[in-house]
Amino acid sequence: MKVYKFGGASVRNAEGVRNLRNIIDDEQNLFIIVSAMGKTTNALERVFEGVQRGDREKSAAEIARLREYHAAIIDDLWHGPTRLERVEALFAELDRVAAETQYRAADAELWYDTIVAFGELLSTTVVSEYLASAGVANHWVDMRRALVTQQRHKDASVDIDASAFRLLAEVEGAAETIFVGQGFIGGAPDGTTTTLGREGSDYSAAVVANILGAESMSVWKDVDGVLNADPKTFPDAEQIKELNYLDTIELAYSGAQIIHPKTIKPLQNKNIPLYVRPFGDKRKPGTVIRGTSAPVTVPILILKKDQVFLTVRSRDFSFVLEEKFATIFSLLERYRIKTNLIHNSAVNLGLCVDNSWHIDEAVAEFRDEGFDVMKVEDMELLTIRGYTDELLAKYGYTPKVFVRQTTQSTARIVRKK
Ligand SMILES: Nc1ncnc2c1ncn2[C@@H]1O[C@H](COP(=O)(O)OP(=O)(O)O)[C@@H](O)[C@H]1O
Ligand SMILES: N[C@@H](CC(=O)OP(=O)(O)O)C(=O)O
Repeated sequence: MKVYKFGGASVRNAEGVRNLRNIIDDEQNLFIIVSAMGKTTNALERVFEGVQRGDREKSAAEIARLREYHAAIIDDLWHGPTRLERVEALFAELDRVAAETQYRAADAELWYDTIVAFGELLSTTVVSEYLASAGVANHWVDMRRALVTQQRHKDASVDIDASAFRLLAEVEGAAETIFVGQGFIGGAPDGTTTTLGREGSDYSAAVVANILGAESMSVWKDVDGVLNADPKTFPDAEQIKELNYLDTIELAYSGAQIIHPKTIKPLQNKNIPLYVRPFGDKRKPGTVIRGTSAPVTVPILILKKDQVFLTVRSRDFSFVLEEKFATIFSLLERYRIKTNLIHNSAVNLGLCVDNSWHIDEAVAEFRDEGFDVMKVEDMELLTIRGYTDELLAKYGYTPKVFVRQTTQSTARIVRKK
């Protein structure tokens, strides 16, 4: 079995779905993981925001746009006005969830998951039906039932042992040898829908590859492979032909958007190679990621956006690090705030963290606990692995730089956007 993952960009229009079919060609024994089409997840987040704020009109308008967007793709794929019953049913259910929810702030994450999961349910339904109509017999897998996750919403991890039986039963019980399942979503032990964190479809594919003992996993992207920087931010970026698991985890953890950080472990555990390949040209080799690789010889630049810089100071001037470290980090953990860089002095602890809905609540609690907190928004974290003096001079010393940390091999720069 091979696992193929198609991200939102690759199936953002009918041409992308036809291209997916061409990539599959006449392959058999394939598990295809598909993300929501184009920017659907962002739109569903806005549907959720409407529910959250009690603005039903906003939610309805967003759903209407999504309906049109999917309808246009379907009409294009089937060469004329076409209604797919299963797609209609999903939209009817989404309407119902968005309109009838007795929304409670305490359940924000649950409602978020319930709503945003529709993106992948829709995309896989369209892809599966299109493949069937194009002569590719396939089995649609409901990943809410196939993958058991933690009882945690919005950023759940998959329980691989608990999922294995279910996924294997689904695959072994099917007559078809091509499977189409949703990335990004799963089901909690209590039966509710969960999501695995934004851009989590790569991780879904890796879990499937692990459970099925796949010979390889390929993610089809809108770039030639892994480059030494995001070409959207650094136009001179060049392709890296091979990487090892360890370097890739470092890259992903530092914020390289090309691969979700949780993707590597399930692959590494079974030594499954990961290919990052361009969906625009199947013949190109892309980048291969596996246990060992030739060393990377170019510096790698990774920009993590949407960061907040918190400076936490103890009011009684006790050494923050030694006495208060545990309090600070358990509080951050409780609010599920992810820390990306720590900078400490005798009385201050500087924290570069991912922006989140809960920062202000955490800051309020820090203050209750006897800390002064300064919060600066619109920050970015630039990581340069294998930095040169020239790169450090270029990025490390501008007036917008708040913190600069260097080790022998890596520079990390917190700067204002
Ligand atoms: N180091 C990198 N190499 C290649 N692409 C990168 C890198 N860092 C960020 N990117 C960005 O990742 C994008 C592809 O990832 P993503 O959008 O998550 O794919 P998809 O959602 O289709 O799976 C590229 O368009 C590129 O802008
Ligand atoms: N659709 C989800 C999950 C995902 O992985 O998407 P993509 O493969 O397009 O990054 C998201 O946008 O976050």
